[in-house]
Amino acid sequence: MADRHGVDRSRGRRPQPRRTADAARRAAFDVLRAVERDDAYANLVLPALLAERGLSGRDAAFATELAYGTLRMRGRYDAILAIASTRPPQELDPPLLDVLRLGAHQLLGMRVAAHAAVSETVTLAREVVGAGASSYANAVLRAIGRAEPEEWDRRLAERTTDPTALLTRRLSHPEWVVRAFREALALDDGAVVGDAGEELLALLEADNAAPAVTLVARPGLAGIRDLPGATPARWARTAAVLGAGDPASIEAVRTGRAAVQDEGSQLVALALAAAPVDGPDDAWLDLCAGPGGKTALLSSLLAERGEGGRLLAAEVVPHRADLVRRAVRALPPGLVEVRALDGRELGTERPGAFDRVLVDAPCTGLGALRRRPEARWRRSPADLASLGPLQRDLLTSAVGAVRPGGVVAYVTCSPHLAETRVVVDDVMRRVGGLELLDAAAVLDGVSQESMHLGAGPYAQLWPHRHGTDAMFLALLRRTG
Ligand SMILES: C[S@@+](CC[C@H](N)C(=O)[O-])C[C@H]1O[C@@H](n2cnc3c(N)ncnc32)[C@H](O)[C@@H]1O
Repeated sequence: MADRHGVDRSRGRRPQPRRTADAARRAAFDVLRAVERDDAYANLVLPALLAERGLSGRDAAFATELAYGTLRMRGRYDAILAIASTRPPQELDPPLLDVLRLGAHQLLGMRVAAHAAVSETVTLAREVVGAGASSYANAVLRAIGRAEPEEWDRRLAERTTDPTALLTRRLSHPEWVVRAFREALALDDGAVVGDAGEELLALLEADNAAPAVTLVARPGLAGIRDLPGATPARWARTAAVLGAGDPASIEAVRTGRAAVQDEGSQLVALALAAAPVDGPDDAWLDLCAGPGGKTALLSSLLAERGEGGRLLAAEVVPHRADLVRRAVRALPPGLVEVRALDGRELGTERPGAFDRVLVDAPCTGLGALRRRPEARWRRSPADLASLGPLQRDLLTSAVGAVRPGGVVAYVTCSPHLAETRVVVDDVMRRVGGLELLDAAAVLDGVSQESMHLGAGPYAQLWPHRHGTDAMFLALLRRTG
C-alpha cells in the first residue's frame, strides 16, 4: 500500500484526495521558490524549514529527495515539459513551473504511484497557484505520467541530433558544463570506465545521485572507531562513510575532533602534507582557508608529527575566518593562527616564509555538483572570467610566500581546464623558478590503494571513478 506521500510500498488502495497540500510537498515547493526567487541555497533553506515545521523521519526524507532531486533534474524536466505542455516552460508562471517540475520528479524520478503524484501535486497547485492553474497542471502531469522514463528518453532523442544537447536534456546539465567535462576527461589518462562517451555519461549520472555522507577523523584527535555507524572509506586513512543518521549526533563531530568532509578534500590535504620538501618543515600556510575543513585536517597532520610547527590560515571574509576558528577548536592552542586578510598580499608581505602552502582556490565548484543541487544552474561561463584573475593572483602570492625547496598545492573543486591546468601553466610561465611534482604519484602514495590517476603531473579525482568530488591537485616546488 502507498504511504501518505503516495510512495508505493506494497501497492493497493488509492489514497483519499486531500484538500490541503501535504506538508512534505509544500516544504519542497517552498524550497524551490526560495532558490528561484531569493537566490537561496537549498541545503541551508531546507533543514531550517523542516525544523520550523516539525517535519522529521519519512516526511523529512521525502521532502529532501523531492526538493533536491527536482532541483538537480530541472533541465531534464523542463525539456520533458516542453513536449508535454502546450505552453513552453519559460512562458509559465514561475510558481506553476516549480509545481510541474515537482510533479515530474515524483512521476519519473521517485517511487511515487502515478495517481498519487498527480492528485497530490494538483492539490498543491490549487493551494499555491489557484484552481485554473491546477487543472492545467492536472492535464500536463497526466500526459507525463502516461510514458515511462525510457520512453521520455526516446522522445528527447528524437528532437535533436546534437549529442551534447541530448546529454544536457537527458541528464540535466547545462551545455557549457557538459562540454567542459568532456574536455577535461579527454586530457585525463586515468583509468576509464569505458569509451570516452560512456565515461562522460557515467560522470553526469554520478552528479545526479545524492552522495554518501563522508566524515573525517582528524588525526591525533579521533579515530574511525570514534564515529559510530561509520565504516572506513576506500582511499583516505582519515575518511569514513556514514551509512545513516545525523552526523551532528556524533560526539566527535560535535566537539570538532571529526567533521563532515568529502574524501577528495581529505586526500588533497594528505597529499600536501606528504609531498617531499627539502629542509625545515614547520611553517605551513593555508591561503584561502574558510570554512576551515582543510585547515583543520592539515593542522592535525602537523600536530601528529610531534615536532612543533605552526599553521597560518588566511581568509578574506571575516565571518568565514570565524568558521575556520570554530573548525580548529579541538586543536592545541597556538598551533593555528587564523587571520582575516587578503591572501593575495602574503606573497609580498611574507616572502619565502613558509615550507608548505595550500591554495584551495575560489572556483566554480563544478566538481561538487552532486552536493549542491541548484549550483549547476547558478554558474555560468562568466564566472570563469571573474575567478580566473583571482586564482592566478592567489597562486602567484602562494609561490611568493613559499621558500626555495618548499611546496605549494593548488587545489580546486572543479575539473574545468580554465581554472585548473591553464591557471597553473600560466603562473609557472610568468613566475619561473618552479617545478611540478607528480601530484598523481603523491596522491597514490597517501591513498590506501591505487587510485589509477594516470601519468601525472596533475591529479584529477572524479565522482564516477573515485566516489569523491572532482578535486584537482597540482603540486609546485620552488626551485630558486
Ligand atoms: C574553496 S574555498 C576554501 C575551502 C577550504 N579550504 C575548506 O576546505 O574548507 C575558498 C575560500 O577562499 C576565500 N577567498 C576568496 N578570495 C580570497 C582572498 N583574496 N584571500 C583569502 N581568501 C580568499 C573565500 O572566501 C573562500 O572561503
